[in-house]
Amino acid sequence: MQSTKKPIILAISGASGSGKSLFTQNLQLTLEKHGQPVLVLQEDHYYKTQDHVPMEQRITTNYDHPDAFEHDLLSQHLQDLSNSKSIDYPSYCYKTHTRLKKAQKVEPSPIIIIEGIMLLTQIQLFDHFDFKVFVDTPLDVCLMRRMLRDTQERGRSLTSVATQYEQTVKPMYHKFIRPSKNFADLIVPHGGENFLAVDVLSAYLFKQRNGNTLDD
Ligand SMILES: Nc1ncnc2c1ncn2[C@@H]1O[C@H](COP(=O)(O)OP(=O)(O)O)[C@@H](O)[C@H]1O
Ligand SMILES: O=c1ccn([C@@H]2O[C@H](COP(=O)(O)O)[C@@H](O)[C@H]2O)c(=O)[nH]1
Repeated sequence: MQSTKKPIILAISGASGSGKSLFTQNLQLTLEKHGQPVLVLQEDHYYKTQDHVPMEQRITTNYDHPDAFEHDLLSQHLQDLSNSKSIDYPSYCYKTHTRLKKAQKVEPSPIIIIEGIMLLTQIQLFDHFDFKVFVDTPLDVCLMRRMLRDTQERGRSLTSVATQYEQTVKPMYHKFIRPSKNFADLIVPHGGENFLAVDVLSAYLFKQRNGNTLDD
């Protein structure tokens, strides 16, 4: 039988390369190991479609500005999931800088984790969030991780990573993302492999959801 309880929604934010995705993955694995289903969503899937924009122009878009995202759609989807409705979850391609044609039908879950760079800059989304986390990793470490990841997985050259970093990623981090740390309920240092933070947060979420502790 489907639960009628509202899902717990956790937002995880921080700089690009701070380890949000890895931290989220580790949290999900820990909870699922204890039989607790978790749905993970990525704010990146809500980047606006750029089908109508020529490729030469897409590479100059500022992807580190809140306006690059369709936050209204994300808000609607969080509302729908809270009301036990499924959503058509968009997909995004970092290589072509636009949404894929096909959305994926996603069902609600008792715990939902959404991760992304701009989540804590969007005050209108806060009503959806039960808990807000900021992954706080030094920017030089974030840049190194991003260099490796974007050249290996996102089809970028070292030059394009460096140029984008100087032109938008770093200035927008200081303008939007860093100040949004003030809205966090919990700040997690070091990033994806902070297993103490993973254990503490998964135990908290499990107890909130089930009323008993992980070891009961
Ligand atoms: N604590 C860590 N130690 C080593 N590598 C890490 C750590 N956290 C993340 N990474 C790696 O750095 C890259 C960026 O991490 P990711 O979780 O994708 O960051 P974000 O989602 O914040 O952009 C990935 O390749 C990931 O595997
Ligand atoms: O088409 C795109 C869309 C996004 N980006 C960059 O991605 C990061 C956000 O993703 P993380 O997984 O948090 O790193 C953002 O900083 C954008 O600059 C892109 O380069 N191209």
